[in-house]
Amino acid sequence: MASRNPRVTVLGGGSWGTTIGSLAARNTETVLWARNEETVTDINERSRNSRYLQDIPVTKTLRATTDLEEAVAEADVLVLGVPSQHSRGVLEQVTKHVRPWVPVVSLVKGLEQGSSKRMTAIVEEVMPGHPAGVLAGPNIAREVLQGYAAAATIAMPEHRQAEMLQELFRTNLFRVYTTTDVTGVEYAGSLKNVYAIAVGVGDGLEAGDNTRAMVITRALREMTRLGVSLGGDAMTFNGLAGMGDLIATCTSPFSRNRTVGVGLAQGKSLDQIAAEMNQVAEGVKTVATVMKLAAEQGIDLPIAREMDAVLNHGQPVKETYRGLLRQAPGHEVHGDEW
Ligand SMILES: NC(=O)c1ccc[n+]([C@@H]2O[C@H](COP(=O)([O-])OP(=O)(O)OC[C@H]3O[C@@H](n4cnc5c(N)ncnc54)[C@H](O)[C@@H]3O)[C@@H](O)[C@H]2O)c1
Ligand SMILES: O=P(O)(O)OC[C@H](O)CO
Repeated sequence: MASRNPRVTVLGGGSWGTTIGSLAARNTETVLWARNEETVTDINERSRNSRYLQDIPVTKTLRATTDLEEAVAEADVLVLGVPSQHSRGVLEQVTKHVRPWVPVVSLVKGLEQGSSKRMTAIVEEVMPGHPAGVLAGPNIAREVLQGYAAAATIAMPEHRQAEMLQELFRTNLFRVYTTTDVTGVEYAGSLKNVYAIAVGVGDGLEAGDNTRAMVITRALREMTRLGVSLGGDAMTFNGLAGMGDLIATCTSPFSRNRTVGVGLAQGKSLDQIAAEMNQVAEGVKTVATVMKLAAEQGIDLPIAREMDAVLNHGQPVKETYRGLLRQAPGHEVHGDEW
């Protein structure tokens, strides 16, 4: 890393890219690349991103630009904050302008459709030689930006690098822990969105608090079984990126994924929900990929399967919990049942 203060460049001017940019700008020089001119002007002239974060102020020193080359050419750290289905395209645009040793930290909680790849695997493909990691945890953007205490974990293949990057993002109210389990953190962050939709469906059907707790707990078991079989560490799923984020996303009224589930239970179509929200809910596209990965691993994921049936195969939402309740429960820890 450079001897001067490292420059962080965040790619993506949505709610989370802006929030992480605002945190990093408190610690070091930070530039945010957004493709939307109005967002750039809003950040530079008003220290706001009103489109995504209403009137919550961002750090005054955060600078934004629409010029991708200018944003990345001097970067010491690159942060990937665009939705999963657009990440490869953005990385392909930036790779030739970035210095070869620059680490890439993904904020993305989704998997690429088709390839089923995690974002760090895409970084390794498109930007070979760049160290690739991920920052994830229970982080509803607007709460973090408003200054409510929160925590996340940063995973890099080398622990020393995770420790160096930790310092760029942490504040006294945003606690950043470190790990080397990149695989586990990425799968945990992506999988929890699918289960937040399931919990939203339950909440939308007014299934009650016990049902919500049951689904969250059994969801954690499903996430762990798949994530461990794909190479993640079981303990990661009990941590901030797993259980922590599952709780936040499944219970927050601000979660887009939970909102999708509630909307479906209220009889809305996916198109209607997406139009009302105007933001990405990664779980909608992740569910089919998760089913594919589970099939390849020979693992049954009953809750995810019900969500896939609703989202991709026209199953009426009211059948969801009926379908699950028809299954007999097995061993709580070792069983494959939900
Ligand atoms: N919002 C949160 O609370 C939060 C917290 C943690 C992680 N995340 C994750 O961060 C990622 C980004 O989510 P977000 O909440 O910022 O999304 P968002 O919907 O608020 O914003 C997405 C941003 O990406 C931009 N974008 C989309 N396609 C693009 C492209 N092809 N080129 C350039 N820019 C493009 C959009 O213009 C927008 O600025 C997601 O994977 C999400 O799961 C979000
Ligand atoms: O709004 P969601 O559902 O995309 O969730 C946002 C964050 O991932 C919560 O940690």
